[in-house]
Amino acid sequence: MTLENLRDEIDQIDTELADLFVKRMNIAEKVAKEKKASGTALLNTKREKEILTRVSDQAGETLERYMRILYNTLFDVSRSYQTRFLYAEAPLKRQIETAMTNTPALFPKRAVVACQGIEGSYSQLAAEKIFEFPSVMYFNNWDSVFNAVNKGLCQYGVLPIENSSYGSVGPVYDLMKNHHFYIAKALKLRISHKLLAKPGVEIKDVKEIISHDQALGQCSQFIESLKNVKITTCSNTAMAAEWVAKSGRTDIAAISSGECAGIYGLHILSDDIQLSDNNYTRFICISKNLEIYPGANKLSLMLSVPHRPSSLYNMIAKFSSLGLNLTKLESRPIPGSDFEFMFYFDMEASLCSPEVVSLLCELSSQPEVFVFLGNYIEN
Ligand SMILES: O=C(O)C(=O)C[C@]1(C(=O)O)C=C[C@@H](O)C=C1
Repeated sequence: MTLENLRDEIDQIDTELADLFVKRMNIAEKVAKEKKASGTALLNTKREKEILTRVSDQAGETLERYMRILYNTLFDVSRSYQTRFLYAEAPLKRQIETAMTNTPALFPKRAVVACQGIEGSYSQLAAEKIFEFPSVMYFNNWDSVFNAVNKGLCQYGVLPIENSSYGSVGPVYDLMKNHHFYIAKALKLRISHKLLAKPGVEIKDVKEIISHDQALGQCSQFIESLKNVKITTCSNTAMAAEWVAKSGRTDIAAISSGECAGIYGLHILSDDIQLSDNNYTRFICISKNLEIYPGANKLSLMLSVPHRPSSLYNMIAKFSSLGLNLTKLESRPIPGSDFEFMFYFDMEASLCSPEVVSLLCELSSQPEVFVFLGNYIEN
């Protein structure tokens, strides 16, 4: 048989398969309508297992594995189509439409903004780039920033979520699942760390360095180059600078921003001490209500997937089918679970596309955790 003959055969089979697929989907539609009328759940794992066992037996030992992959995808496609007939309109659709209508055309210039730390913190610097005239309220920890926004004490909150050389800010991701919030804007800020000490102190005098975990990680090579230096962590780089200023000690230095040198009367012992010149931190600006400004082109989701083969792959395939570019996928363990994970997706997408809205509505109707975090502009 020539390649051409073989391809002819494949074409014939595909024609039959496509017809059968359309037939199967039409029946799935009728099943969905029945289920809607009788109030039955969409997912029926018992039935799916029965089908999987039958068709994989039919496929035989060599092809069993491939048949399972095909059928798991088929169930996913089937359930995804069925959701159209089960739910008249997902509440998320209305929420998105309302937010798009009610959000003003321009992002506010002034606002009361919650930041972790004290004056000179990187979150404050980010808030000053996001808003022209922010009134910053400082909080001891990130949890309080989420709470301040949720309780309406502050209109917005600014939080770091990832650094280009040291990776995600894990604790912020973990807090996301405990709070109700939306992302209204995001910012990529270049971070240049300095080693700050009291005037008169020289680098050879420094026996202890204090800073935040993330900043210490971003400056690990510089720290290693100083021999016999004790490392102390604290909850914020600006707090570290203040601590050094108030300590009265001449053998301690803080890793912090250049702004903190001016604010706390310290001098710069060493500049640009981070691992790379291209050191950027991404900050999110959170709000209590969903705000979608014109031009929003980044979308964030938090979701869990069923603990079975291919489920993450199937989720990614849904985004890929719409041609959406994933810019970040973060996974964090769900405490108390048997190695189950919460997934955080960032992608380039706009809610002006009806296909994107429809996919989000479909995902929001499924039994797993699904949280739409926002559609926003990242500067
Ligand atoms: O049989 C059903 O209950 C269906 O809804 C059909 C179907 C399928 O595509 O085969 C789809 C979803 C269910 O989880 C199980 C099976």
